[in-house]
Amino acid sequence: MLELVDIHAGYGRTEVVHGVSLTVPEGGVAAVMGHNGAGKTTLLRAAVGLIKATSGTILLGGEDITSMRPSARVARGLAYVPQGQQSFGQLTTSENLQVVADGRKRGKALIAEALDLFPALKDLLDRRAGLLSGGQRQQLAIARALITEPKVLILDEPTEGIQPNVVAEIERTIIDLTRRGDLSVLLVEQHIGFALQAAEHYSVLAAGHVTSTGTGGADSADAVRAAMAI
Ligand SMILES: Nc1ncnc2c1ncn2[C@@H]1O[C@H](COP(=O)(O)OP(=O)(O)OP(=O)(O)O)[C@@H](O)[C@H]1O
Repeated sequence: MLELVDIHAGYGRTEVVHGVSLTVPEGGVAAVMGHNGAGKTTLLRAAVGLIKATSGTILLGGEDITSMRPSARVARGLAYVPQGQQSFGQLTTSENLQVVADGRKRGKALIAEALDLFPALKDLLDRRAGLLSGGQRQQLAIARALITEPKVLILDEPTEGIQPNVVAEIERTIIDLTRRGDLSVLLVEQHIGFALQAAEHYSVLAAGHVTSTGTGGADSADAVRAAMAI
């Protein structure tokens, strides 16, 4: 569904991602793990088009989207939830959802579906997003992405910086989402246990290279830990 083929990307003259390939299967989950600075976010930015891949090919549902603007990629079904739970801080939860739903035929229904997935947001509709907790903002950010009816959802460290008691709830929701079967997910995640529980395939990134790949599931934890220790 989403294929990254031999992607090179970076900032200015500094290349950070050195020829990374990975596939997110239709309706499946691929996890990318790796230490801070390994190039995970840079790879995602290149996939979404926020930075230009200097070489390589990006295919979405078989279509070459490598040269497309981010908005064209979003229109084709790519949704990106960056690190940091970003929303419009001055707008309420409800307005943040409405902004994305506006102009969509199923807008109202999509908001209702997103709120069913994250019921905690129902009590926070009138609160400004800037006043939400990190976990609540993360739920709002994922809810907003889902309202775009994505084919592929890209999540950058969805549990980072979130209180431990909310992490489990977010993990559960993401796993529920991935089990729906109609959504492909590219998940960057530092928590090995969660990533392997959610994903069918994993890649470990180190210094911009894929150093290990394998199938998801708890049995792969030792291999991932070994790859991360290098
Ligand atoms: N906007 C930028 N301009 C220049 N260099 C950058 C920029 N963003 C990231 N980098 C550098 O690129 C490298 C890879 O960063 P990246 O954010 O992709 O890593 P990461 O694996 O996502 O790390 P983390 O887990 O900390 O988010 C790092 O050395 C970082 O300093």
